[in-house]
Amino acid sequence: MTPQARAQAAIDILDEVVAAARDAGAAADVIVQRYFRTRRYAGSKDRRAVRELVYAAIRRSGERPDSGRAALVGLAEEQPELAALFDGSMHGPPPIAANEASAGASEVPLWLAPQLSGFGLLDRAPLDLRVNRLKAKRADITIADAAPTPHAPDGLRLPEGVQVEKLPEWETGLIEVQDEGSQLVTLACAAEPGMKVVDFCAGAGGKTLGLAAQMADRGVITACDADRARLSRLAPRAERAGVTIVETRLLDGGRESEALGDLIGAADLVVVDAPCSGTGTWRRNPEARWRLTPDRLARVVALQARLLDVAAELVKPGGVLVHIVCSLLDEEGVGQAEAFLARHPGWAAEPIALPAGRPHGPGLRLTPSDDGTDGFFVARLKAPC
Ligand SMILES: C[S@@+](CC[C@H](N)C(=O)[O-])C[C@H]1O[C@@H](n2cnc3c(N)ncnc32)[C@H](O)[C@@H]1O
Repeated sequence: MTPQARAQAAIDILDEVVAAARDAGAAADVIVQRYFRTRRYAGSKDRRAVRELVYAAIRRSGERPDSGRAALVGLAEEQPELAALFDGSMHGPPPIAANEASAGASEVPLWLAPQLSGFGLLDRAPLDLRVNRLKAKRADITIADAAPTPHAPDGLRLPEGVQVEKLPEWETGLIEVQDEGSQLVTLACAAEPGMKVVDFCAGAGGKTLGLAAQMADRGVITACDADRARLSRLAPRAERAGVTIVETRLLDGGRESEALGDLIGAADLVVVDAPCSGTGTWRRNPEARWRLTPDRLARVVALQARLLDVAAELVKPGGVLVHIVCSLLDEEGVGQAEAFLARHPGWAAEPIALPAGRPHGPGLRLTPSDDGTDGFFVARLKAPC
């Protein structure tokens, strides 16, 4: 492909990414892969160059651009060598017109700038592993160039680009990919051997497996989710990790309590790693900034409040409900925890001791800028005895 054709390919892909962000379609990575699957003439250098252009344009614009071309024209305003490719040559983009619309540059969407600026949401996210305590100690793992994570006791940090799933340590369940922040909020749950734990929004089990390791695989974890496909990925992961205490339960979204009758008032610990805006993970998914709207945020905040209320029913007297979001928005974190406490007299927030993060209202917050982790809010809410 000529450099001009690569620029046009980036525009075509960005058009799809913009449309998918507007209509809740596929993730940018999926769109890029799909694009090249049907264009075998593109070699590996072409793919890399196009991908870099696509992601540079995505990272540059906090606001969703009007089109792929507007996104790339915006990038071209900062890169004269890219602007020079808009020369009208065959397979390349037509010249940039005087006063042509271009995407503006910003870290986050304007409507969220007051809350989200300055958290390092465009920094490079590291590749972190959690060593599975059930099978190994961190000091036993000798993966080339891996370094201990600064805060999480079982974490290892790898250089970018390592294909973890090809490592023998992954195949034998000694390690799992998990951001250091995710490891730390799992530690904040303080699960102990023998406990009865409900992981209410377990997904594919990232935190479930961390909880099982804390519990030395003793006790029971009921891992729930309303997404069958995600939940079905948990069992093979648990098997690889040597975890035997997890039972999965598929919930009916909107009627979650129907499948949980036997657990009412029975759990020592209920973890709600709630569906959220994901603003704390924007380093990893920069195009997610184009997906969030005030409406979507309001809907997810209402869902979180409802799930916390349903989950609270499962906590035994004196037990603990842990609210986690990978978001830096107060509506989802501190506001959600405070609203829960206001709705549930007798419940109280417990202090959280972690080697990173700062107290934030009734909970604790981790940020990319201060902690080098994804952004998280976590609160421990103790039921009355
Ligand atoms: C932040 S993710 C959980 C990630 C997971 N705990 C982990 O550590 O990998 C939120 C999860 O909530 C689930 N969810 C959404 N609505 C739900 C509902 N009504 N009941 C239970 N889970 C729900 C989603 O399917 C998603 O897996």
